Amino acid sequence: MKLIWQFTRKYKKLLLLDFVSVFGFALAELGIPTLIAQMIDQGINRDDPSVLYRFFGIVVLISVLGVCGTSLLAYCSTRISTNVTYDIREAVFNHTMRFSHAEMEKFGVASMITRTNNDAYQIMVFLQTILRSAMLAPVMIVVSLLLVTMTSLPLATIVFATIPVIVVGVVLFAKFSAPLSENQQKSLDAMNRILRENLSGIRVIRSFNNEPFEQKRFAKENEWYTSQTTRLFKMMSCTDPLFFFMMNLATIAIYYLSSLMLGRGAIEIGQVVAFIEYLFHAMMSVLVFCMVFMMYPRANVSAKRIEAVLETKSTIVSGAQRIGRIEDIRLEHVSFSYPNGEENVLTDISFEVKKGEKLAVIGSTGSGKSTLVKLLARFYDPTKGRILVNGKNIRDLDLSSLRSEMGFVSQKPHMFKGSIHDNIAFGLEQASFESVHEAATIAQAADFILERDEQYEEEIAEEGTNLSGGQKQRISIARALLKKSGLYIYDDSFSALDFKTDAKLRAALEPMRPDSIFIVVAQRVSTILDADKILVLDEGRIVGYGSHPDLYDSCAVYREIVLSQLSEKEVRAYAEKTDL
Ligand SMILES: Nc1ncnc2c1ncn2[C@@H]1O[C@H](COP(=O)(O)OP(=O)(O)OP(=O)(O)O)[C@@H](O)[C@H]1O
Repeated sequence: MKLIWQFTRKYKKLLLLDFVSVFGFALAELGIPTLIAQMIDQGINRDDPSVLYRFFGIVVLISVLGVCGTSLLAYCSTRISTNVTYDIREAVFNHTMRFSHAEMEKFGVASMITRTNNDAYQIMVFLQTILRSAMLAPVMIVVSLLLVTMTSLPLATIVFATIPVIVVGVVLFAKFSAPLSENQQKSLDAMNRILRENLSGIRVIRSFNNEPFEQKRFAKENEWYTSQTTRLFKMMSCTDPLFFFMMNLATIAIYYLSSLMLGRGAIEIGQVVAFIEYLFHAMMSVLVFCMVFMMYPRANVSAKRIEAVLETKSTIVSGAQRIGRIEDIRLEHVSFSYPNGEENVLTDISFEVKKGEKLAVIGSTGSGKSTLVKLLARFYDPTKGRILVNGKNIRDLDLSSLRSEMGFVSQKPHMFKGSIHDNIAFGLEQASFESVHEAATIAQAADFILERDEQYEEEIAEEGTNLSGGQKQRISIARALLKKSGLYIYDDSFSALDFKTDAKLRAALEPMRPDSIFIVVAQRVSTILDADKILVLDEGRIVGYGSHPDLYDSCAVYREIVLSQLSEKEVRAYAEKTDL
């Protein structure tokens, strides 16, 4: 609950107002029965209408105060709870944006969504109940019990005997319901995950006729969630009858005892009426208090889940040094293993690439090519060795300045909902139409964009479903080119292009070559033959590093890759054509 207080204390003035309005409400709710008791005993019983007139004005005044108190209470509690939930959501979102890939993978996307939406909502409901009712409850309980005791001590003992039974019932409920609430939230995470996987992978599921399996998988989780919720609701539904049973028992006992006392003249009828009112308020306040107690485990689970996110520090911490245009990258004995894996994915990698050079990275699938370029964008840090950019350790560099100096095209192009123009100018909202068109032209995307009805203003559907794989790749390449940075990293970004477009794209990039560093991860040999240096990876180790002719003669792995895609004749023809 530390989290709720941490976010709520910011609204001190509203909290104070909420507290003050509680007293206004309590005054009306408990003051009126006290005055009515007097009106009955001194006015009606003694046949004195002047008492009724006198008290009538006060009752009206207190009622008006009560209405003001209730309205103010509703206003303050709603403002505070909705603002706190807004703040929590914003804090979680902003904090998550700073997570490295390792933390993202630790929580998982589905769980992050549930935490930001559902858990924050649970906290809002809980806070609203606390501020609206639970702050009122202690005041009402204390004042009611005081009035009950002052009215009649023998009758008050009945009330004092009933309350502990209710409190014990609620404490037991809280104890048994906490694990159910936790299961509920976990199950919601799992359902979200399945839903997400199914919605984004619907084509694969359909093409493999796997709907029945997925339906079963979802139904199983749904059943588990429902069973936990049903158990929780069953427990909750037992508490109401228990409460009203205890309240009715107490009322009967009070009526019985008060009739004896009335007979003896030990109490007046007005006092009995007021006593029953006090009893009702005391019990209702105990019930509200208990309700908060019952909601506590669920809200506590949600608060802990949000705390876990907010307390997780990103393993990638930005350095302070800003960097200019990237002109040199050097890796020194870099090794890396993923946080969730024990084995090295990269081992002892060293190389250097400078402005004006094109470095190609090739190797079998799973050899660590993508991992290597992710280290350059500092999505992860090496577990051993260091990476130097312009001679400075990458860990000392300001992250946003580092990333703004590179154009990174990931293996899986990601499209955002919005126009083609917005997708290319992503992060550069002020980019002119001319610069966007120029980037699209180099990326060989302009032709297909101009053929569309609304050209650059054409809307891209969620996940880019209205674009082909090659079109998405070209838009991502244009997005990187628009940054006009010193370093371009293409992680297998030409794979969906046909040979002709691939060649045209490489030719269009050529004029930029003297001024930039190109790092190209590729599976297709023809894409990388013109690279200044080729890095051959095998099981995370460098097994070859040099130009195409050198490697073709000296590196067996490279030669094998080349000959798996080109005939010896084609290789010779290429060598003659390029004079290599
Ligand atoms: N996030 C991750 N967590 C744990 N292991 C990972 C993660 N990403 C990749 N790996 C593992 O690291 C190894 C290298 O993966 P990587 O994606 O770098 O290979 P790659 O050479 O780019 O493969 P491909 O050519 O198929 O894209 C693989 O064994 C892979 O299973």
